Amino acid sequence: MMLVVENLTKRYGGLTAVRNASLKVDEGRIVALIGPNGAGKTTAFAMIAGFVKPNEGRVTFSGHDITGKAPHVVCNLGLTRTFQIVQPFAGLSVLENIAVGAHLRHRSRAEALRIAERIAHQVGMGKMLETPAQSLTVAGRKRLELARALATEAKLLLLDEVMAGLIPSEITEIVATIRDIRDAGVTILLIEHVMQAVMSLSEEAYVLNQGQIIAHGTPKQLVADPTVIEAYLGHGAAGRLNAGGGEANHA
Ligand SMILES: Nc1ncnc2c1ncn2[C@@H]1O[C@H](COP(=O)(O)OP(=O)(O)OP(=O)(O)O)[C@@H](O)[C@H]1O
Repeated sequence: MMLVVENLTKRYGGLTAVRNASLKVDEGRIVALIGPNGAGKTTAFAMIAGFVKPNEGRVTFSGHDITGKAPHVVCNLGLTRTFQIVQPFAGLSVLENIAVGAHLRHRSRAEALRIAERIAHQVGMGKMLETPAQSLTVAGRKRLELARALATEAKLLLLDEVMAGLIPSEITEIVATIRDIRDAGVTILLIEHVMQAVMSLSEEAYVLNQGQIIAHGTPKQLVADPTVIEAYLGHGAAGRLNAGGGEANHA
């Protein structure tokens, strides 16, 4: 098992953002973490990647106990997260931004730039090497964020809503890119709101609701799970959907 998260808990004063959350990610998989707004997804990511210290629980990555370890230590071991709000270095080009990620493992600027160029091609930015980061569209920034994380030579990528704000054609493209990245040997755990993308991309998903993992299964199993439907749509929703669906639900 590449990533094992056991009983993670994070409290902010009286509010428990994440409670006793456990999940596992096997090497080579694409796993999603889904759930309604405020469910605790970003907090869970922050704890896994070392940005927030958990009050309780344990995170093991490739056999290393990384609980509470600093982000750069975790990143060095091969686990890198992206951020929901993308903030590239505005004064730098696409290539230079990606090279910043590559500098984690390569001191030589020439080497970092060489790796950055390869990764730019991998994420479909091969024609934008000299483009200033500040002039990128939302979709471009999302790709750049993906590239910067990849450039750290991550073995496990934690992607926080890389499809938010994209139009359907852009989503289709980034879904293909993420699949290519996985096929190239990178394991992926992603937070995603775009259900269509979760359905087509991930092989399994965990559902967080009010800080707790309430379900785990294939996306197909989860969208048919009354507990999950209720978490998204409110109490009684599963019953109402069933009543409205009539025979079709049982076909
Ligand atoms: N630094 C903080 N201090 C206090 N409360 C926080 C902090 N960070 C998160 N929270 C609270 O913890 C809960 C979980 O937030 P979190 O951002 O992890 O949810 P989320 O599932 O990522 O939501 P979204 O989909 O809206 O991004 C929310 O109630 C949020 O207000």
